[in-house]
Amino acid sequence: MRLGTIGTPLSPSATRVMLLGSGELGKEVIVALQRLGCEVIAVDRYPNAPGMQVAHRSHVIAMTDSAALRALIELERPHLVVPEIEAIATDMLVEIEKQGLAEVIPTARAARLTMNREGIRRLAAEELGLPTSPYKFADSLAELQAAIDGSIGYPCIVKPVMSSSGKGQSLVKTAADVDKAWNYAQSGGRVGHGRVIVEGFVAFDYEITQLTVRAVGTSGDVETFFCEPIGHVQVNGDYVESWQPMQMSALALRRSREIAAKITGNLGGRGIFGVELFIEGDEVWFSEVSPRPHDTGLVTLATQRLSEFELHARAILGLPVDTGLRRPGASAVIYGGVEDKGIAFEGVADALAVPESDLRLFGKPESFVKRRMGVAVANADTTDEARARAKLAASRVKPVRG
Ligand SMILES: Nc1ncnc2c1ncn2[C@@H]1O[C@H](COP(=O)(O)OP(=O)(O)OP(=O)(O)O)[C@@H](O)[C@H]1O
Ligand SMILES: NCC(=O)N[C@@H]1O[C@H](COP(=O)([O-])[O-])[C@@H](O)[C@H]1O
Ligand SMILES: [Mg+2]
Repeated sequence: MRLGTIGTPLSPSATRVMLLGSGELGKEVIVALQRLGCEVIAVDRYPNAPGMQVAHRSHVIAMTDSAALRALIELERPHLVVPEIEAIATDMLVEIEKQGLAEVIPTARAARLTMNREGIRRLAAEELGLPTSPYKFADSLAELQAAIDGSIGYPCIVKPVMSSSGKGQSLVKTAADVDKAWNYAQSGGRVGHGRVIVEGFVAFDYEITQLTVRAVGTSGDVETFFCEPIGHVQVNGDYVESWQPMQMSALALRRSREIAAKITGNLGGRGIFGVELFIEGDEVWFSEVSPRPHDTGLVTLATQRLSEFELHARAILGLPVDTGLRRPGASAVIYGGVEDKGIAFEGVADALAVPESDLRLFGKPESFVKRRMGVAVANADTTDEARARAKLAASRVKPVRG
């Protein structure tokens, strides 16, 4: 593959891109890649995942199975392998990259380090010296209790080292909550694994995602580009609302971008990163980073000329990016509400009657009460008004049994 050149899909010249994980975020990346003329192969753990519905081909495999992952990459021979979730056999990605079988986005090392909270936290705090919450790792209930008693204290947050979207995460307020938090972390991780991280609770004023793009710039080398900061609200560790731009002090923004440049510069490669930061006054803490589009960045479907998904597609293909904001906007999540396969969404027309609104219904084959099934986005003159519009549009969509 030559950067800046794209072939014809389904022909020997094709630029082949394989997505590992094909949920709502991958679906938008795939649409962006398809528009630029790539051949796209979608992979996930279950059939008819959102991204599979818009790709050239798809495969269902356990992406944590090294042998299965390697066999698929040897079969499809993608030029680019694009992780879309954390839970992947990342050691195999390191091997695949080393052997030159495919280029891993942004790098195999970035995928390996961010798969596990321990890898990325130790890099950020211990190697790069970035400010983070106090933290400890524990492999048993006794170790967890000792970590809290020894240095972390109450309140604190317990998370499986391998999980996302708040799965298995709990806030521990007193000694009475520790047992429950340990057990919940054991059942909630995406990959069966006993280890947890316990973090001191940061009483932040607000939190942001600093979308950061590493893409080929006018110099011909990879340069760092920043989007306007995204504010968001999380409930039980899962994002429910986001908006852009987030108003913040010049100093807090500068510090946020310094942290973002440091961590993404270390991880390297090309692509978009979602750098999660906590802010109190002008103080900024690094929380974590996704070396891929971020769920809170769904708002960019409405706010930027190039959404975070289009930016990712361009960056990985070696094409120029434009991170500019077009108009303030917001997003609001639509949860499943019901447990069933093949559900229907009522109220779509009412939702889209909200001024400057739009919807994404992801097409997930099965709904759970707290599964993210869609999102509403909206624009307005101010983010406050956009938030009200996005929430109103989301609230008008009623998932019902099919
Ligand atoms: N140490 C902390 N102090 C205060 N709040 C926290 C802390 N850690 C996590 N949170 C809250 O929980 C949210 C989710 O945490 P985190 O990002 O670590 O989880 P996650 O499962 O990786 O989520 P995702 O994959 O969606 O990013 C944070 O955005 C923040 O609102
Ligand atoms: N915070 C990470 C995140 O939002 N990831 C997004 O959720 C999908 C899994 O959804 P599911 O659990 O409903 O299958 C992933 O594939 C990705 O698109
Ligand atoms: Mg997070």
